[in-house]
Amino acid sequence: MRLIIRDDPVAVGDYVANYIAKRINDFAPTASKPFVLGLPTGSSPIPTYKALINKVKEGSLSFKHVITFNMDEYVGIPRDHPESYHTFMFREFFSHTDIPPSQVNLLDGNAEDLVAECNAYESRIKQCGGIELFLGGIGEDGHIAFNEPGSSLASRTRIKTLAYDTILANARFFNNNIAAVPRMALTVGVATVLEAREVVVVVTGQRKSLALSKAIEDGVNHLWTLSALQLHPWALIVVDEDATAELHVKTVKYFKSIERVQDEVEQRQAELKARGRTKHQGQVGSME
Ligand SMILES: N[C@@H]1[C@@H](O)[C@H](O)[C@@H](COP(=O)(O)O)O[C@@H]1O
Repeated sequence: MRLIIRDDPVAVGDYVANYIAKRINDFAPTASKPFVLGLPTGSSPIPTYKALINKVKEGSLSFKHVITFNMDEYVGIPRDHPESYHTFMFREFFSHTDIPPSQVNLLDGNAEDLVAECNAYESRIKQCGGIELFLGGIGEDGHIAFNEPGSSLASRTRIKTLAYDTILANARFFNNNIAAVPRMALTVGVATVLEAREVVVVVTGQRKSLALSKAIEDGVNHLWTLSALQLHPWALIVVDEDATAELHVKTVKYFKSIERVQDEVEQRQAELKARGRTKHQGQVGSME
């Protein structure tokens, strides 16, 4: 796992957007070889989405051959509700890019048969060849997607009852009316996320700092589902300084020091690749 620390949420968004843009451009997607991208909602990815939109507008990035799968969706609010994740994604991201709407996949929280909807979502991901890069955010209780504390680390896409903490945290999007926040959601599972070839998670703000320390400094634990990322061979967490508040000083120093070395190694790998000597793409020198 790599941990990248930037000053603030905007710098985190820029880093993650550059990272994703490079991955998509290096992949050189086509209609027959699309790039499959997993995406989150929430306030944390908004600076990333803004930076990605800018790249599309300036012509250095295209989503024409990208297929997306969102992590989760509320159950029981209309698709066009201002706080549905469907509305959020089109308002904050898709409508400002060149992605064909037919390549956008979101769970349908109003499906008649919710179990069938979840199973079909997993099948669609497989049909598309699996997710190349899953971008995620976390809740204050360390949940990834809507995999609340106690979720099975082997879970797949399913219906989930939201934790009270999550309902409280999300009430801000529903005029602070707790009763208006949906009680259930459809979400990809922890195993669905872990199956992506690469996972990148954005964590910003001091209120996420306990979850971050539990996820990276303690063991793998279903009470902090982000910690399952420790089992992933290619995981990257990008955080701001505020989110590091609960980390040990030596943890912060360690990750900052390996980022410097990593940069040097990556530059050398790029030079070798340019000379046709290697096809290596992994995180050399990281904690993978
Ligand atoms: N289901 C979503 C998560 O996928 C998201 O990571 C979390 C954090 O939201 P924010 O970034 O607004 O703190 O919100 C919800 O719970």
